[in-house]
Amino acid sequence: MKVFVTKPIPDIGIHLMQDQGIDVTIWDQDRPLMQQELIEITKQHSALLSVGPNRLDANFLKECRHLKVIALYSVGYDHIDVEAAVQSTIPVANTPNVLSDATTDIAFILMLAVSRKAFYMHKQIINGAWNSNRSTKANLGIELKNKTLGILGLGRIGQEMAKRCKGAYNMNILYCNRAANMVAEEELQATKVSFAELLQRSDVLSVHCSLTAETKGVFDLAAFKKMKPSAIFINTARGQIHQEQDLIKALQDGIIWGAGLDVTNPEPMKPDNPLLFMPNVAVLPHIGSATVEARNAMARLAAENIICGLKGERLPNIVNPEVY
Ligand SMILES: NC(=O)C1=CN([C@@H]2O[C@H](COP(=O)(O)OP(=O)(O)OC[C@H]3O[C@@H](n4cnc5c(N)ncnc54)[C@H](O)[C@@H]3O)[C@@H](O)[C@H]2O)C=CC1
Ligand SMILES: O=C(O)C(=O)CO
Repeated sequence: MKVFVTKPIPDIGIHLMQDQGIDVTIWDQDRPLMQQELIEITKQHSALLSVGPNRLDANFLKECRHLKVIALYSVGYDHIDVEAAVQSTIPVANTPNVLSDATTDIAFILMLAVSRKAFYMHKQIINGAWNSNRSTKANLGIELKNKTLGILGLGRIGQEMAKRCKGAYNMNILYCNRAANMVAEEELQATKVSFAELLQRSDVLSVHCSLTAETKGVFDLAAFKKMKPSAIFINTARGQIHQEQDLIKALQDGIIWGAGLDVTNPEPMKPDNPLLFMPNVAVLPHIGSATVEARNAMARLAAENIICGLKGERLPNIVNPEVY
């Protein structure tokens, strides 16, 4: 039983696997793992614990169809061709729930930071531009109390964001989701609306859907033009869900008021990106799940899925149950 781990993860996960007699190889070099190297090394292993951005495409899944299990160190699985994994009969698992609180924290931080221009004002101090004589009308923020929060994708993280915004600011919750979420409707008085209505009515629009062919690029200029000029756009899901040039234009032309991003396209964002210099924008480098608690729990969950897969048992967090 041999597993290849494509980046170091917390020890708790490594020890769990080793305690089961699994031979663990970890890619711990500073440079990224090239696609061909990934294939060649994975061929020498019976399981893959995939951490980070390597694309597990149809070619990879064909070349490595001997794998007994792939455990992703993420809840998002847009970087794996799930259909090809089904064809290769490889069970694939992700890490749901354990990172929802941490990721919601980041969506909430971004919403607050944008609403008060906090990142920009911090930069003003660093740049020596703290001016005590500034106009009382300069750089004013927007308050969130009783405003309307729109959520695209009311799943685990979207629901947590809705709960917090309701509790902290009594925000009115609208959501657009594949299915109705009765828990949110009953407990948070959330209302399901169309995507068009979500755009039109939200004061803060927070994106929590998965990246799919349907959601890719859905926030384009036409979508931003349907939003309120006072609206704040938050994306902690995936950078490809919004079209960056259109977002830049929407902010520059005052089509929307502000934006907070934990995800960009591409990642990393270049340091001269205009979004980094706008007062009403806050950008973070994809740190949604980056807490000790979440990352330990993700390591444990990924390891448990590897152990089950190598024993031929059903994966607890299977994303392609069609393989069974
Ligand atoms: N910034 C970060 O570090 C992190 C980002 N994420 C991202 O957050 C996403 C959501 O995670 P979870 O809440 O755990 O997933 P989830 O599966 O519980 O929720 C996703 C929701 O999106 C909805 N959805 C999918 N397509 C849709 C569409 N076309 N229209 C409307 N709704 C749609 C689904 O019905 C589901 O309710 C992940 O897929 C991942 O991309 C997750 C964790 C950390
Ligand atoms: O889990 C995910 O999908 C992330 O983006 C980061 O952990």
